[in-house]
Amino acid sequence: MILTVTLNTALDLTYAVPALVPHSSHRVNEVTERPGGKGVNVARVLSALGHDTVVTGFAGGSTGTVLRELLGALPHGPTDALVTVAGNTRRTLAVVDRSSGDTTQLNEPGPHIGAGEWAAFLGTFGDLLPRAEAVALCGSLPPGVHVGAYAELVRLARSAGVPVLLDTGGEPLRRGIAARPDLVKPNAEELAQLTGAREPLRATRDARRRGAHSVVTSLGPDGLLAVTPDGIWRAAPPATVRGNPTGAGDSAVAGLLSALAEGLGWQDRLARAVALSTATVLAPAAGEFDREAYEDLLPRVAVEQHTPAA
Ligand SMILES: O=P(O)(O)OC[C@@]1(O)O[C@H](CO)[C@@H](O)[C@@H]1O
Repeated sequence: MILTVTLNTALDLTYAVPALVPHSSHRVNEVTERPGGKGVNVARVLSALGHDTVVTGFAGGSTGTVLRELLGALPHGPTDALVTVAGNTRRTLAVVDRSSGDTTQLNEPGPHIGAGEWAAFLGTFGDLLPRAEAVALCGSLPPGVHVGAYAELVRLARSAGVPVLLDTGGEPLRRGIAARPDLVKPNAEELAQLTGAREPLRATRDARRRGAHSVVTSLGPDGLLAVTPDGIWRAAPPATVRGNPTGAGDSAVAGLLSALAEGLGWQDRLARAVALSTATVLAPAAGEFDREAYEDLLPRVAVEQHTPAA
């Protein structure tokens, strides 16, 4: 099975409004409520692709209960191995402006995690690891979880011999990358913050030198840039699509993991990641993708290898 970790799970609300105007009142045309947080989205996409998937992390309070009910109601959804905590799982709000096509994201900080709750999580993580063929560590850290948490989890996965992917930002990324994960998937902003470089290739190479085996940078509508021991690759969708980009990065992670689990090489991993993230922009909410668009896009993703070795 594939294990995804979401330490800061979220009940994701998406509001669609005709136009978002600051300082004014809005009528919301459409509301969706989904079980979210980055690793939960990754797991939802993986299970929709037919992979046996388990989610762990934290959930608590009334929002945590709703999140778990929604997760449990998904047909063929991921298995819930979340650790129950005293605090309330956070909500996040994505406001989609139908006139411009832009999305505005508001994320609550999440519940405070106590030392006993972190210890309980480590127990669950340790029990699940031996069964995992890959593990993804995704998203922000809730208050109370130490900033080196991902570095600690990367080391545990590595000593269990399980390939580990890290998708986070800021100091947790800086420390996590130094623990030598197999794969890191920053976006351009997270990468610039980490390396101080804006030019994507330079920044991605710099990130890799900090400890990751491979780095795949998401460049939004321009696709993905991968710096790997087997070479440098660029993968781009055939055309830019308009929609809600929330969760597109999570679907890229799901694509990379799904192809990795099937023993496919970089060409197929990147094609799958780009097709899935583009098909997610066309779906109403994070953790979902337009299957017809995915199947249509997959053979049309342009993947180019730039040099034989990084
Ligand atoms: O605060 P984080 O953990 O960085 O991001 C959380 C989040 O905005 O990311 C997902 C989209 O990628 C949403 O489902 C989710 O609520």
